[in-house]
Amino acid sequence: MKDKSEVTKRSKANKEPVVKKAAAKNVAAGTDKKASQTQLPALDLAMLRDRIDGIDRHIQELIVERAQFANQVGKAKGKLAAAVDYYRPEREAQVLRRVVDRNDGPLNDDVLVRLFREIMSACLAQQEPLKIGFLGPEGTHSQQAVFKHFGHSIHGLPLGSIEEVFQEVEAGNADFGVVPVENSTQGTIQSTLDMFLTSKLKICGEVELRVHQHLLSRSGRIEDIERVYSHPQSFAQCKAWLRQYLPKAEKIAVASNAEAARRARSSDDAAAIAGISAANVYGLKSIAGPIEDRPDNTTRFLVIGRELFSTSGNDRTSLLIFIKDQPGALYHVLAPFAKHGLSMNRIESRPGHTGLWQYAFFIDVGGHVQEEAMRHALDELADYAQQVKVLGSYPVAIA
Ligand SMILES: O=C(O)C(=O)C[C@]1(C(=O)O)C=C[C@@H](O)C=C1
Repeated sequence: MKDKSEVTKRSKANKEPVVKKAAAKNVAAGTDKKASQTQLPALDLAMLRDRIDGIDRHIQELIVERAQFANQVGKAKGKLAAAVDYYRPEREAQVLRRVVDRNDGPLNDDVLVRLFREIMSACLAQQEPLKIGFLGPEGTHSQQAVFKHFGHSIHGLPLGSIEEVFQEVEAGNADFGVVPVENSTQGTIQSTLDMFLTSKLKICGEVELRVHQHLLSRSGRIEDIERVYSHPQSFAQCKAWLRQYLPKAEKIAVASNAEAARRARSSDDAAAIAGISAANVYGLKSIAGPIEDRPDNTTRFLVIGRELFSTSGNDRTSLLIFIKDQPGALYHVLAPFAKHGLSMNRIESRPGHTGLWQYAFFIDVGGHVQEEAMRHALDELADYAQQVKVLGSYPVAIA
């Protein structure tokens, strides 16, 4: 978004003539100063609402027209088997980047991106809603990440574990899955990374979600709380807060924050740490929140699917590389990225499950496998790697 002070100045300048015109009308109609002061807000309100009604009509016409064009784009793609065949994440990313580039305020980038995401979600659902698997039950941060990335015109499939999300996408019961991969406070979610060691699925997108945790309970009174349920990651994100405010309460780890909320609703002395949406779903009150120790607490999720998509112009590639056991192998594997000007923003080693003390490296690099620089880098490192698996090339997360 551009300079905010400029935006404020401009939107003020836009409003002034409207007020002045209304005041001038009152004077022309012979109303005295006092009367015009009392009448002005009412007149103004009616006139402004009239403008808003006109704009709404216009927006609606344009959305309908857009939906008709999206339908035609769908037809131009030919007679395809399912909704997933019409989905183009690279095109969606380009549309959303343009929204951000055009934005001069007063609405924030993330607000405008959300609105346009919903429009595209609805346009795509004209074919048939996408089926998206996520770590359930309803009300998890994973579900929020699903909505952030795909909009609300989808069919969500809450599943019991990250493994199940992979399985359902592999089996074709879900078109895509959304799984957490790292948290800015707690680091990598290793169980997700390890799934890629054996899975054939591809990474088709990433979602960054600011995660706010709340302490939720049935009564809403902190003095009642003797037990707290949550996912181990959420406990870790709120460690200092819990030490300060609930040092004596028993901490019970469960499979998801929504499961924690489900358990907390059965007695007054239990609480859950979860997102505020779980409070609405499970009928709980927020005792305190946000309670995460770091205010920038963010979780990164991956979108997993069965195929790779084309370049969007600003992409990231995730690779899984098994290196040979020889001196300098890791150096030789990484050097081609630097040589071709590709920035590496993440490297993580995990036991490769190929032999004792054999490691696999998960590497994220800026760029797309369809781009020349990346192709050259991959060719050059192949001599020093036992195996290179392209997990996916996908648009960098937007707002
Ligand atoms: O451009 C396309 O390929 C479309 O199908 C249109 C559209 C859109 O609404 O803009 C809808 C769904 C796709 O995922 C991408 C974009």
